[in-house]
Amino acid sequence: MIIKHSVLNQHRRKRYERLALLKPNLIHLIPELDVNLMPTNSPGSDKAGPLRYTKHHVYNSADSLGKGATATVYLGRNQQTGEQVAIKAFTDQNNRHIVQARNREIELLTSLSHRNVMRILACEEEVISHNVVIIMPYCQEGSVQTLLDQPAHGFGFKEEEFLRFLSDITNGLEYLRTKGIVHRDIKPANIMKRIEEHGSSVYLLTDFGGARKLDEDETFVSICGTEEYIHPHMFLRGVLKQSGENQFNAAVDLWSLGITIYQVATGRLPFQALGGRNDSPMMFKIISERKSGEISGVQKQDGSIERSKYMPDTCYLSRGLRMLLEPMLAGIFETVESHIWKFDQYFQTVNTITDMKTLDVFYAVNGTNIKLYLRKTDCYRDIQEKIASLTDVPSDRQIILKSNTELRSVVEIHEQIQTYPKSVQNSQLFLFEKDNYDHGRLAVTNLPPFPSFSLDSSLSSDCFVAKQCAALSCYTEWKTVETIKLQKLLHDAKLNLRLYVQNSLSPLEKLTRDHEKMLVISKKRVDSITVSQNNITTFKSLVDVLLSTQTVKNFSKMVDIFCKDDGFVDDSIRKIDMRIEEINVYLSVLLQRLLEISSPVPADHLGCQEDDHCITKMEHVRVGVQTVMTTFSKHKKYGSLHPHEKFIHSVERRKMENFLVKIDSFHNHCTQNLKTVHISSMKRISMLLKHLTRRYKVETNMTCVSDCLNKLNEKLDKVDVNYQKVSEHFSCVIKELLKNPELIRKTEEEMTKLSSEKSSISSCTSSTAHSPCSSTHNSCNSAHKSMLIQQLLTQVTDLESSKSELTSILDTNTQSLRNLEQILSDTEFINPTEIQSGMNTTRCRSEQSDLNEGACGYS
Ligand SMILES: Nc1ncnc2c1ncn2[C@@H]1O[C@H](COP(=O)(O)OP(=O)(O)OP(=O)(O)O)[C@@H](O)[C@H]1O
Repeated sequence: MIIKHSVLNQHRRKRYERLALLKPNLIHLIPELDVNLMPTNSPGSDKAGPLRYTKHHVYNSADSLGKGATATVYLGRNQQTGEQVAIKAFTDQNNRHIVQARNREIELLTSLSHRNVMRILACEEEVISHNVVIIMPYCQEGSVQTLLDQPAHGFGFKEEEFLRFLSDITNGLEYLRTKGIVHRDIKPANIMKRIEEHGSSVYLLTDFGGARKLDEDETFVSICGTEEYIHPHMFLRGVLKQSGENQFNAAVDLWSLGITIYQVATGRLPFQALGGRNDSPMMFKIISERKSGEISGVQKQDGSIERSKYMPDTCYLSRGLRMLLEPMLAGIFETVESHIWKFDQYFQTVNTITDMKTLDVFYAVNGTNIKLYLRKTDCYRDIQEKIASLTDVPSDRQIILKSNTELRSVVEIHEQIQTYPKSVQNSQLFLFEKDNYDHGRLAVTNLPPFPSFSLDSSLSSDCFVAKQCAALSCYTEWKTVETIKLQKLLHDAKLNLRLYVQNSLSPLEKLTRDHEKMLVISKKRVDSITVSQNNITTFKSLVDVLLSTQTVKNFSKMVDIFCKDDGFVDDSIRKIDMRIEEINVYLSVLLQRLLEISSPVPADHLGCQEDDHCITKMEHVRVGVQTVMTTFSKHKKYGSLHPHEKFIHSVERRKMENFLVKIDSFHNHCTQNLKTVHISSMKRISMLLKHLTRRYKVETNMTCVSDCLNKLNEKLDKVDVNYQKVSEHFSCVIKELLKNPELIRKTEEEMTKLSSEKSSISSCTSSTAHSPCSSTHNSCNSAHKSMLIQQLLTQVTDLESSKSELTSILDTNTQSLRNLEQILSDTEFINPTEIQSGMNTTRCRSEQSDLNEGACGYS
């Protein structure tokens, strides 16, 4: 019988719908007695009611979209276009207050036009009753209260949706302020969600029945609003009927909005008495005895009131956003009159929040993915400070990676976030702490336990418990998805860090090669200087004997300076050699270790895998819970159950209990996997961080090598300068020698004598080996001098050639150095000065001394 009826209804529905679409202007001709006709899309009703008409619209009285204190809103259609509309019909058109409210609402809505304020399409009379109805655009998603009643929003809105809500509703309210209108009944039930033509959603303020024109400083006396949302002063007079403040102003809207924002953010009211509306005195105590900074107060089972300055962890909003909302709510709920936020401050804050840029930063140590809220004009330093405020990692110890590259190498240090490339703005960042090898502790938020059904529970309490379970299973499902994401982020963090460390070694290897080349060049310079020094010393000893002029004296002095050896050069070369050798060993060991770290992770450390189908399983069970919830809602509506339905009810209860066990176990399984992945990843991450410290040490050593090489070359440059001076003096001495005809003549004579007295010179020479040659002393002396002159002339030639050789070596050196400079400037990652400046800021004191000890030892 029931089946036949519903089939009949379906036929009628179809007929109605076809007619509505093809001949919408004829719909009003359908006799009102045809009570079983109803449009499709009926929200929730399976019974048809009588059709009602206005001049241009029609609706079925069974198609209620929602019911308020003064009116019921129906889903209707435009008779001409077939377009869906919401029709607000007032319950009692003879009630003076209701009529007043209706007229006020019509008057106000007609004067308003804003994207976030409900529009009025028409105001028409019903054909038979002549009741005035308001025609508004139909909001498919219903009110925010309807959304909050859905299990998916049991713990509030998700972040993106919440921000859209916050922005829209604030824009709407800002518009009302400019029009000098106070709404007086802001609450989730009076905020509608509508899907626009292009698919985006928009939130609108509706129900202007209590609204009135009022400037911010103006006051009113009538009590208006809904118990949970009204300002404490109004509560005292309106609910508790006690004397108190009897003048209210536009600020009452801000209080109601604060309550609404908290509820949309968390899924629950901020101030709650155990007995709800039945315990108004307790409710008043909770809202009126709050302290500055407190944003919630909830009465517990034992009667105590738990107050808090923070939003609960169990909500979908990130900590970064909550940290921005908490002071705002504290400002709205402030107790010190002069500190209570005004509209302007609120509007400005919300506009700032909704205009912010966000960056996701994963911190492997505690396994959290932090959402940073930053102003568009913020730059790298602000990112660092924000991270420091949300973690325990100070700015100077942060390594922020974008994939496997440091963020600071991708963006300019003073660049504003709004100009960052899209690839950076939307990318996932990874945070590590320099020199911290702690394996850390995973931050796991404990989920609230599932409520259980009591043995002697009623249909309504079962329905209530089922709703809570459904909300919690949605939240647990979301948490599970997040848990699996965190496992992936841990793997990514490890991989990115390894590649980063690995990549950071390449420039060091290259720099070592460059150092080696520089050292070879320096050694060549030293060799040629040594040759010059030897030659010049011999020359000096010769001219010292031949001449004792001022020129020779000056020359000798310069030669002493040029040849002075304080051991610096040899010492430097030895130490640089040693250090480069050490660096080479260190680098090869590091590379070897990195290779070991890149070995595959054991299968049991991989975490949840796609073929485990964790999310699908969870989703399946969550849908099961929701189905039971729907059944229990129906049972609650029935009031009492038929024995057969009672059996179904108890079966469903058991089913629900099984589902909850499964949800718990699926979630625990994924959390356990996360713990395993965290432990294994942190082992590798801390090893990589150790390697990174070692790499910094190598870098420090390299800086020392660079320093040493620079100092060595500076020293060699000085020697070169001295050599230039020696050369000048040397030229003067030669000139003096050549200009001295007496000396040349004597030399020639001596040379002639020398050839004629060859034998006597030989004997003289041989006798000098035994005793001083007194008889032939003069001739011997002149022969000796001529020999010296001959040697000297050879020396001069030698010196000239060694000088030119040295000059050519110097030229080569200069060229090589130029090449080297070129190479360094072409090197993307590193140059010695950068390394040094980088190291100076990051090294800690103890290490610095440690490194200096191990380094070249030059200061
Ligand atoms: N344009 C619309 N589209 C869809 N549903 C609507 C629309 N307007 C109102 N509703 C639904 O109807 C319900 C009642 O509407 P409204 O708040 O305007 O009535 P009311 O009697 O003035 O309420 P109150 O008790 O707050 O005074 C809303 O909570 C909402 O669920």
